[in-house]
Amino acid sequence: MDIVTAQEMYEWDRAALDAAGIEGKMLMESAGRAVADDMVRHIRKQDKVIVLIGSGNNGGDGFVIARTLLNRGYDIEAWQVVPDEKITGDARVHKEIFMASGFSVRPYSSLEKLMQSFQRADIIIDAMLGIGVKGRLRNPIAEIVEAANGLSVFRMAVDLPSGLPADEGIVDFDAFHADYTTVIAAPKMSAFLQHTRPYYGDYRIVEIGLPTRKLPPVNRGLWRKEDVRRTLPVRGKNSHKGSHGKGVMVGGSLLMPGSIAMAGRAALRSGVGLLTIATVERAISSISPYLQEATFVDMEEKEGALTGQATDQLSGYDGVAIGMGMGRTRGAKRLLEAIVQGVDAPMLIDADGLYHLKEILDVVKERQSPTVLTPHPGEFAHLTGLSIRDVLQSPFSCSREFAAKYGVYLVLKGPSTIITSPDGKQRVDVSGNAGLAKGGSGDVLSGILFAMMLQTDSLMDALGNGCVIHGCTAESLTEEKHSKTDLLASDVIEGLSRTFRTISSASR
Ligand SMILES: NC(=O)C1=CN([C@@H]2O[C@H](COP(=O)(O)OP(=O)(O)OC[C@H]3O[C@@H](n4cnc5c(N)ncnc54)[C@H](OP(=O)(O)O)[C@@H]3O)[C@@H](O)[C@H]2O)[C@@H](O)CC1
Ligand SMILES: [K+]
Repeated sequence: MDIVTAQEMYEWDRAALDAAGIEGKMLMESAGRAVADDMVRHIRKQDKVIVLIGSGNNGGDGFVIARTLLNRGYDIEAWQVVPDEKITGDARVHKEIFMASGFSVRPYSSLEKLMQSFQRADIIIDAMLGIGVKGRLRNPIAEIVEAANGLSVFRMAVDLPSGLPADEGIVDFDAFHADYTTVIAAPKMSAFLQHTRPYYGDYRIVEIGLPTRKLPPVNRGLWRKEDVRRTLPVRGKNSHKGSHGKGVMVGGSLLMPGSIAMAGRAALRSGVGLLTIATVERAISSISPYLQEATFVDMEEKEGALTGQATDQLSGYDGVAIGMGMGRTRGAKRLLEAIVQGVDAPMLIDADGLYHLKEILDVVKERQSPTVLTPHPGEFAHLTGLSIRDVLQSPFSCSREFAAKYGVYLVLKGPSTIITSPDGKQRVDVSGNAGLAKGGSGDVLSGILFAMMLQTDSLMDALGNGCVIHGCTAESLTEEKHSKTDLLASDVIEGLSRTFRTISSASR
């Protein structure tokens, strides 16, 4: 499922006409009907519904939706919130069909008049503005949105809430605050940003008859359970432990043994063939009870933390994961640098590893094997020198620029996790819930991702699958036996069994 910018959506619109001969008014009919079909799931026959119609094509959709619902016997009042001369093109065609069908539209004259209708309404459908919004809302839409947001009605939006930008990077806006949005054809970028996501409420995407094979490709998409089912590697009948990857995890320290223990256990539960933990000798006895299946390498230590420059003990592995619980000492940084430079294998860097990485990004850039970085926004801000605010406002472009500049795969974690390849492909995972907003979740995710990297040919598939498996495990645990409050990262590790058993027959 592609995720689009406003511009990409307009290009699709054009391709529908140029490549397949689908005219705008046909597309509008089909979009409006698809939205109406979706919205009726939330509308009862006794509900009083107001449809607010604006000047552009979003308003045109509004005329189709209002007509469709009126034809089906719903109690609809259609309000045109702009002067009649503003209704042009395809929207004009659909206004005429609406009128010729025997329906009438109420012209907006003052907020007081509209408020009288609002007071009697159960549901407001916002078809005032879609992806064509420019700048802050102007009146009368601004005052209508403010009034609607203050009412205790069910607010539904067509395509996206009026006033909300479709793209990232825009913070200066007011918008309709929807409880539910029916998104047309493809989710817009703003459905995945912390500052704009809440305006959508719940949302669903409807198909409107665009010619999918003729649309210009978009390098950005949602990665979901069905994608995991499609791409999770089959465990061959004749496979042996060497077929599922031989990985080494470097990290842990005397006072922080838990992170690497959790990451290691998550990797084992995610099917890695052979796992070695490289850590300080004095931490091994506390880590090993959780990782009976792993082997251990004791590394040079200084005051309980990893140090030195030894990389020879780490050769011969199919992959390296480094950083969890390794601490922020100078010694740990030296070791990280030596490994990033000297170990030629796919490498995942997380947690304290990311902290140290800022000063050696040029070394990362020179690596021949793939490098995966898994920061949360705070760690990413530290790495890039941007503010967390900048990162959250424009995570797609910040990720893409960074991944291209340093040749890395980036997993920018959050409620919408954005995975970016060095060549700019992006996948978004929205699975999981607030139960994961706790210490240890990142370690568990790293363990799963690492195991997936070692078992999957395509690194992008591995990273997408790892994120979805992690998030879906938290979802099923909070549905069945935990609350979001008590869920622990270690519960997620044990919950992986069920996820692997149910997500795909390939992994059983
Ligand atoms: N494949 C597709 O693309 C399909 C798209 N479809 C639908 O079309 C929608 C996009 O339609 P669109 O391009 O006409 O833009 P839209 O959001 O209706 O707004 C334009 C109007 O808004 C006005 N306006 C702008 N800023 C404003 C502000 N700050 N405050 C107040 N007013 C403001 C501006 O007025 P003006 O500046 O000209 O006075 C202009 O008239 C899309 O979201 C989807 O619903 C489907 O029908 C079928 C397939
Ligand atoms: K809208």
